[in-house]
Amino acid sequence: MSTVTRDAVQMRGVDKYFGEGDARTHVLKTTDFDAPLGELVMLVGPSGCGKTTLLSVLAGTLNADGGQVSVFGERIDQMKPAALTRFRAQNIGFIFQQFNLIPTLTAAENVSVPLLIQGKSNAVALKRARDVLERVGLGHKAGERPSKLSGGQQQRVAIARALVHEPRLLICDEPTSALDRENGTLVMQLLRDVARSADRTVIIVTHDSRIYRYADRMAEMEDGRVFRTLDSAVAIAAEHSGHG
Ligand SMILES: Nc1ncnc2c1ncn2[C@@H]1O[C@H](COP(=O)(O)OP(=O)(O)OP(=O)(O)O)[C@@H](O)[C@H]1O
Repeated sequence: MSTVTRDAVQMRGVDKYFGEGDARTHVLKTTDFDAPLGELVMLVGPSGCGKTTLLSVLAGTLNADGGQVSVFGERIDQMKPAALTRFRAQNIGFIFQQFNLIPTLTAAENVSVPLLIQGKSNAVALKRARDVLERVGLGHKAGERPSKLSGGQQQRVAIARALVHEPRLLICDEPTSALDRENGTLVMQLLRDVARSADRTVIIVTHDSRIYRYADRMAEMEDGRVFRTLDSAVAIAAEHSGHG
């Protein structure tokens, strides 16, 4: 059996600018970034260094101004908008700090949205949504609206929504920073289980050092560039605490 890890995401020499004229800023500075299949990769670095911008470029929601962006072997930087939208809907799930649930819909209805977008019938979408809510421990809350749920429960609904169409790449921007320790742990255990599937990858931007230990790999970013990648959270923790 091959032991070669295949990359789910490969960015090469990516540049991104914002603004025009004197206000033009170089936010991603010819950076590389890789995320292998079957791993949970954390992207860390100081505020404003470009982490969210990098996530947006690899999710195809922002265009790069130069360089190459491959997701599952497809050059998304070369895709036409309609093809990119289809690719994203099929392959990528998103989780944000603010759960972005629709307040007037029940948990199950929220979770079913990606399937409805894919053209599935209401009945099929709701059945699958309930199954995934069961998996995240919220089967008993399927009929509740978000306002009746705690922050941790809302984030688990958001995770169920991000997983319901079985995307191979899960992109998370600060998924635990609005949660207490217990709910943060539940959410990270779920995300780690997703990343353990051989054909999936989870990428998390975070400032939350409580969750570093869940990473298989840490990419460190500063001033628009990923400057190194360590292949275990333990290594980075040891380095930062000054112990070997
Ligand atoms: N749409 C935009 N227009 C102009 N500048 C932007 C835009 N989005 C981000 N920036 C700037 O690009 C830089 C990088 O922002 P980005 O949000 O990617 O950083 P970050 O590392 O995610 O920060 P944080 O950790 O605070 O979320 C910042 O200086 C920000 O002000």
